[in-house]
Amino acid sequence: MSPVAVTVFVGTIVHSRSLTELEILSPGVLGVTAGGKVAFLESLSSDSDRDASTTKILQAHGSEKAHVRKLSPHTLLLPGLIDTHVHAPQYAFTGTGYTLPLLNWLEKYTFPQEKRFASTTHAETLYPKAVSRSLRCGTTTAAWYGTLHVPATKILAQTCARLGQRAFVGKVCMDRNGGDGYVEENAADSLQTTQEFLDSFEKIESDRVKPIITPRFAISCTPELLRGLGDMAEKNSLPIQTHCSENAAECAFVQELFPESKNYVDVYAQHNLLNPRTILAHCVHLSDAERKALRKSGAGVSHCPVSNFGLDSGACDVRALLDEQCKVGLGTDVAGGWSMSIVEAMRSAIIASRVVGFGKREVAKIQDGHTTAHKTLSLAEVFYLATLGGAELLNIQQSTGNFMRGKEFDALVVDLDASTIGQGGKEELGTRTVEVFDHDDAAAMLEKFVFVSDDRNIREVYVAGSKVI
Ligand SMILES: Nc1nc2[nH]cnc2c(=O)[nH]1
Ligand SMILES: [Zn+2]
Repeated sequence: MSPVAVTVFVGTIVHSRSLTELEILSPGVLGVTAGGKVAFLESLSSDSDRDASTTKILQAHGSEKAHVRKLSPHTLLLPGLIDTHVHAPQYAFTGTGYTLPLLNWLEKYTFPQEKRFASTTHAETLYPKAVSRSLRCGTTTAAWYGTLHVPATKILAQTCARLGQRAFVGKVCMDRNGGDGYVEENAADSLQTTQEFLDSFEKIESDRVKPIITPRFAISCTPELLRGLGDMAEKNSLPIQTHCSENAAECAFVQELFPESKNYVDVYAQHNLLNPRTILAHCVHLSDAERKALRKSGAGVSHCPVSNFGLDSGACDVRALLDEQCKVGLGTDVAGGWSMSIVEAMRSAIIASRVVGFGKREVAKIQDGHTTAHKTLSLAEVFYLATLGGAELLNIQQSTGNFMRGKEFDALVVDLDASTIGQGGKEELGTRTVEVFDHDDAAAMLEKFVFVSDDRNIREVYVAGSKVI
């Protein structure tokens, strides 16, 4: 017998059971316990008497007293979205600076903006805006980068706890190549402040907000710092996030700085930073050998397609990563990416995959006079990357990522009817206005959600059963 539900949603419910299994229950019945967990998920046959069948399901689960929420025909109940790579301090300059490639962009825009977080007042003003926007876009879990500053990054963690987002929060570590003075004194200093940051989590009042070890990337860390952070992560069983193989000039500089490493991925392996708890953002320019090493280590990739377009970094071959059985999730990478929305990352992941396909077709034509099909990412696959794939990358798939019984209820109620958007139901048409017609089935509504919707369509957001939007 499953636990008793106190709230039950009846309507179109969509979630991923795996990379290849998208489950659409149309209609389905989902029960949520008083503790905010999924009590049960069942499908109703579409031709049965919906009320009578729902009553039977409630009886079977001892949940007759539950409050029943009937969702309208143009509404979807979806798992919360997972942003596996995002920079909170960069929210302030989102949408600017896309004429420069990565290393110049870091020096000109990013480091000067991040330096401002020496002021806790600045953090207190900006971080609630960034986290609220992320939640508003349906992100129920985020892996955040802060800055070098411990007090400001503590404010970021407290903000996530206060606003109810499930989060990993990292104090960024850098002891070289920080441009105009945006570095820590040395490796020992960076390690000490990281330990201080870890200790501060005892005071965070949410067991859903956790610290994550965050060397910015190989260029900004000396071998001593990388090794020290790897050992600290191992000793405390902590996750690790960093950047890898995003841009060609970056890759060349890494090779110069670490001539004894076989490749970029190997730099992290050699410093005890490559294991099943590691999230490598981007991985656009990996070799086959690097993909194999990644898979063997159990580390995974945060695919950030919007950022890869924004900073002209390249198109990541996600199919090759999936074929190699690497873990993959999606990231917004604000402000390399211009949007806090993982929905935007989903549609861009499809476009990036098509771009990879165009390149392969050209090469195939030149080589042997005919085209070979590149299997571009499907809608079901990007939906998985945005939800369960992200949860697996962050190793929280036991708690979230889909609606399997016993998981925490992290969810979105998405209304795709344009006429309900705006003040008092007054239609507010924009370029991203969705319209649902009689011929649209649940699969079509999901496709419209991914390609046409925006955050105005996300009406309710739940984390562990609590409504946060
Ligand atoms: N996109 C992106 N790449 C990086 N590589 C090192 N730091 C950064 C950053 O802040 N953003
Ligand atoms: Zn990044």
